[in-house]
Amino acid sequence: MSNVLAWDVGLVGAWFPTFMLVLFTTLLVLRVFQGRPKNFPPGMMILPVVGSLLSMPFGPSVEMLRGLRKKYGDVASFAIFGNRVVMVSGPKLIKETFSRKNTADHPDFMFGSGKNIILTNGRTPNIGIIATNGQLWQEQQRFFLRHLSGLGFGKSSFESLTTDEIAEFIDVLVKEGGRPIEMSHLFHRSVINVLWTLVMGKRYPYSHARFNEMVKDFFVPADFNPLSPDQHIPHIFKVIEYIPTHRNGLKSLKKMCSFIKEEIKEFMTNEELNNGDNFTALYLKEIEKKENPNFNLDMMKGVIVDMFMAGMEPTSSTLTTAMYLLGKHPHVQSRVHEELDEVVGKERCPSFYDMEISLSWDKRVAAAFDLIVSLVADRVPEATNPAFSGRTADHHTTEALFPSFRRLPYVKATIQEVQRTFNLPKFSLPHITNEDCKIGGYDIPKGTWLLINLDDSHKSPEYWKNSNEFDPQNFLDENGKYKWNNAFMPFGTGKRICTGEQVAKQTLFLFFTHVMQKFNVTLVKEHSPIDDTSPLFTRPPRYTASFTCRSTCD
Ligand code: HEM
Repeated sequence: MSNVLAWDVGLVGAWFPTFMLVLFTTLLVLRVFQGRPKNFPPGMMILPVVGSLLSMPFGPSVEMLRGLRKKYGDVASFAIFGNRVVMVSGPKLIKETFSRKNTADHPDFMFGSGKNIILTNGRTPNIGIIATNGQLWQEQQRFFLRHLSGLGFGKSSFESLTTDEIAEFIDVLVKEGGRPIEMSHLFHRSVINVLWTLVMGKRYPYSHARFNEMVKDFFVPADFNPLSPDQHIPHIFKVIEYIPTHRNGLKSLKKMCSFIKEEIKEFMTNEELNNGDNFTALYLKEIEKKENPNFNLDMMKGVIVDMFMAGMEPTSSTLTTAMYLLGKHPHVQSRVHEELDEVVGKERCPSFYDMEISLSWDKRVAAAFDLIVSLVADRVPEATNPAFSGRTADHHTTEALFPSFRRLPYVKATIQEVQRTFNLPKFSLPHITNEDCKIGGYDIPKGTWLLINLDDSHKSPEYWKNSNEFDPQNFLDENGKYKWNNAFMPFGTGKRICTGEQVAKQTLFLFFTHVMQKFNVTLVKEHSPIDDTSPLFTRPPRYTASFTCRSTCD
């Protein structure tokens, strides 16, 4: 017995100092011994080691973040272990802050760098667009924008591939004959097919087994919480798949990654697709040129996965929410029907033509001048093709250059009001400062996480006529004309604004107008309303609805 005890003591004696040393080094790496720096924004108590976790052991909830904004104003802070987080609120300060280079980086988080580790079997976390920064990010983002535009995006070919997909979708609704439809995944297949055609040059039939299997539990942003304390432990992503609480969320991520990997493998053996007019073929050609080693197969996989992850669910869930809100607000639905009947009529389908009006040349020149000035002043992303991307700091400029939806002001107001009400990315993706800087007069050290408070911009009565209701009047003036609101930023803002903004806007427009032109939507059963309890992203409502043909169905 005494021998066993002596052995135990010996073991503890050997391991304890090692354990303490490892713990101490980890905490040092975590920068946990720092409290609140001088002239740091006000906010929750920040203690060494734990940061603000004594008051929020599981990380901040939405209510806490809303409370912080109320109590401390436009710039408020807290910390998760040694990671200090600053939440920036107020449209003016948000736009000013996130148009700068020093706030344009993304930190490591699960569906950024974490999923890249899975995707490359541990080779690298820094691939794609979401999880890269600096030059690496810029090259990929530029390639993405340049080639999507080259593939006909914004031109009629994107329109025709989307309308073909919508036609198939509408067939499905017609065949249902007004029977209640479970809405959770209804738009997924069609939205994936639109993206897939751009990226891989092919679509899937609705009966494709592997495709349907992947769609069933597609990645949902709200399943991941980058503010959860465990995600702030360095190198956690290397072992995250072994942590039981993350297994479920990771399941969909892994499924999507392995589906895309398989597809790329198949693509590379298919000569017709390889020579086709699609994003993957263009990317492979860029790799073959061997001009830039940053264009390689890992990077290509990363960009493709990011496109799907960032693009599919937000677009599909916005459409799901649109149908729900119109079912709940029949007077809005009637007004949408009226405007479509009046402007588009029953004989033809809505098209990009209905998104645009011609603008006088003097206005275009003035808007182009604004754009150049803002580019020179480095207030906006180095847009390689601003004409395509419309990535300006000031949406008025974009609106003037590329006026959209003005033939259908009520429809435009309704789609934007859906996005405002749904409020999908409540705090955008987290950013991180890449040098010491100032925000709202406070000193922000390099390495501080930043949250963009879109939640406040979209919901505060300070910025909206009728902030608590679903009301398209929020985007209309007293004469019923469409009115841009500077607080509206569903795609984020500044340098890191959503790369797929234009794809998303046009996809939403076409799906929404085609379905509305042809159907009355009625809510049959509401299982759960819009759920905004997850800290960064909102979940769409769960419901069944019926689609009955209007006279324009045939
Ligand atoms: C309604 C639909 C969509 C919404 C609401 C949305 C919103 C957003 C937001 C808020 C961000 C983060 C911006 C930031 O970091 O500050 C983002 C990033 C991104 N989105 Fe979207 N998005 C949508 C559709 C799409 C589509 C269709 C695509 C692809 C075709 C796409 C691709 C991306 C990519 C690649 C990023 C990362 C950008 C970067 O890190 O620089 N998104 N999106």
